[in-house]
Amino acid sequence: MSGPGINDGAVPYSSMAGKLDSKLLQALKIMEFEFMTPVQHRVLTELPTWRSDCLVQAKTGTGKTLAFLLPALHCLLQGQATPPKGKVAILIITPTRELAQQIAKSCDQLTSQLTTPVRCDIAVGGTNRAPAFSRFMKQTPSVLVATPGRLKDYLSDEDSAEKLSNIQTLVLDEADTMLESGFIHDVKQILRLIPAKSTGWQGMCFSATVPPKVKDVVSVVLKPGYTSLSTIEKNEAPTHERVPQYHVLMPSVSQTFTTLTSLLNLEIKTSSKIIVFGVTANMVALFAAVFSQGLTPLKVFEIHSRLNQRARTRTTEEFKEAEAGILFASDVIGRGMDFPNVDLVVQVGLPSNGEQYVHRVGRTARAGNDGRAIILLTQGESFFMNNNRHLPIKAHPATEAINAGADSCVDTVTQAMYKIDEETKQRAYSSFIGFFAGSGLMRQLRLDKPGLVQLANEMAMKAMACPEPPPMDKKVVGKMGLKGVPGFNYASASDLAAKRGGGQRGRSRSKSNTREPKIKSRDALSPGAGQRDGRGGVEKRRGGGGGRGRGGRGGGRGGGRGKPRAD
Ligand SMILES: Nc1ncnc2c1ncn2[C@@H]1O[C@H](COP(=O)(O)OP(=O)(O)OP(=O)(O)O)[C@@H](O)[C@H]1O
Repeated sequence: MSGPGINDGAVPYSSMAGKLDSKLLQALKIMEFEFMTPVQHRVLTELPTWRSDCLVQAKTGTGKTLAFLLPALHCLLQGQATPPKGKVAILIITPTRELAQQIAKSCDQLTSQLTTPVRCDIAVGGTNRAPAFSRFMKQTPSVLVATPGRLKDYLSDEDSAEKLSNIQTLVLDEADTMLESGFIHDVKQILRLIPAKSTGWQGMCFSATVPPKVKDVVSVVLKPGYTSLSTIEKNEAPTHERVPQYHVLMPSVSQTFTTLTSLLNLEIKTSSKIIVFGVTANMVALFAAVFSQGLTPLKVFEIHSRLNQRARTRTTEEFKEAEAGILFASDVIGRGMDFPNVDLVVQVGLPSNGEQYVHRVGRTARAGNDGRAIILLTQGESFFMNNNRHLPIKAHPATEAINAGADSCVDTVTQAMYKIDEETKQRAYSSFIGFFAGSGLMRQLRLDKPGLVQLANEMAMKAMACPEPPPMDKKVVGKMGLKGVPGFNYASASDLAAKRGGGQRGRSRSKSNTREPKIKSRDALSPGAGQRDGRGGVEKRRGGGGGRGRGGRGGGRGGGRGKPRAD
């Protein structure tokens, strides 16, 4: 098997005979990992001891999982870090459930040759707590891979906390994200609930990206004087040089679906296993729904936080196995996930930051393979490239053809959109507004609140073929900080629930909007429709006799004429 670093003087695992536990070496052989990847080599040969605290950075897909599992498992097996029977020795914390499951699987593979098994358990949210908890209590896992929420839950129970009272190694995978504002609070709480650092447990932090601010906070898990290893040169881009990275700029957000269709039509000539990232779970659900209406010949997969865990796990497994297909995804798989042979990653809209861009790109070109990456943005969002000049993103050579192709996809996309139920569109619309309203991006986009609503309304009516702005509950609008902002089409929560027929978590496709529209589809999606006058699409669509006999409620209020636009 080819592996990362195999061609540049990689060192064989056989050279670790006598140093690394022989059963682990046997397992590596069975896994067909003949050579160490550079990060594995450096961790195994440059750490002062395999019990040393460390911060390790290496590019995506270069084998960091084994780089922390091997030394930790070796020390456990050799009795250098072995807690009393029945207690967890190695605690690995990850940001996502899928990643926890994946790491646990790697751990099981590595320990498959042991005569006395080392049990690895997972503690993640989204699964039925009771059976998982009772399994954890009944069995004697030596390794626990956990997401922060469920781990805190285990630690707040006296009996299960007892099982975690003799930790020997604590790993933070995707360390930079674990130490950022979203997770640092949880991590600190967890640290208060496990034995104090002074008891001597080893801290290991791994990630493909280590922004400078992370170095200020690693001290919560690493002791002063920890070893810092990086396989990335100081001025080197954090992405793989063998991944061409392109941007496609579209004039307006309302061309998102047509441009993506056009782009994928072009790219599937050379790529067959593709991941498309969207900005929110509900937007991803809409992508998946509409592309399932015949917009692509490839099989459509979907993964995001609005799906239940069973569906997420099934999709993860299926897409890992799949030879071809498009996975529409939110950031639940943005980091760490190893889907073999993905040849293209497309990001639609802005990633949360430059690091997240790097991790998403890293879902391709893993384990020494090649790949391509494309980011689809509006002209207004092109500041992302200026803010991240260290990233080698060039204009897609076929941008013009893609944008022209988008125009000719209008009818097909419109027809597909008519088949999508209103709830899916409403949720996508609402999440689109919520994403920008809560992101701090509005200033960079020179967008004010009415402008945001206008933009979302354009998106809904031109790109999603909605007859009017989708209804919004006033309370939700208030929570978004948009109370009193003009342009919303208000509905009560009970009206919304009724429309949703009980609201099945946004998954029902049963209430498809299959009615043939009275308007000409091109009007709904045409790039220029309703915006050349700078007033947005609301007025134009209504004035143009559009809608399906229901127009009038929200549209007239819509718009915020002349307001600054994002795109
Ligand atoms: N020594 C090796 N030889 C060949 N393949 C390997 C080797 N070590 C790991 N791999 C494979 O490389 C792929 C990427 O490994 P892994 O998921 O650990 O990468 P990573 O560096 O943690 O990536 P990310 O930054 O995205 O989390 C996996 O498919 C893994 O099985």
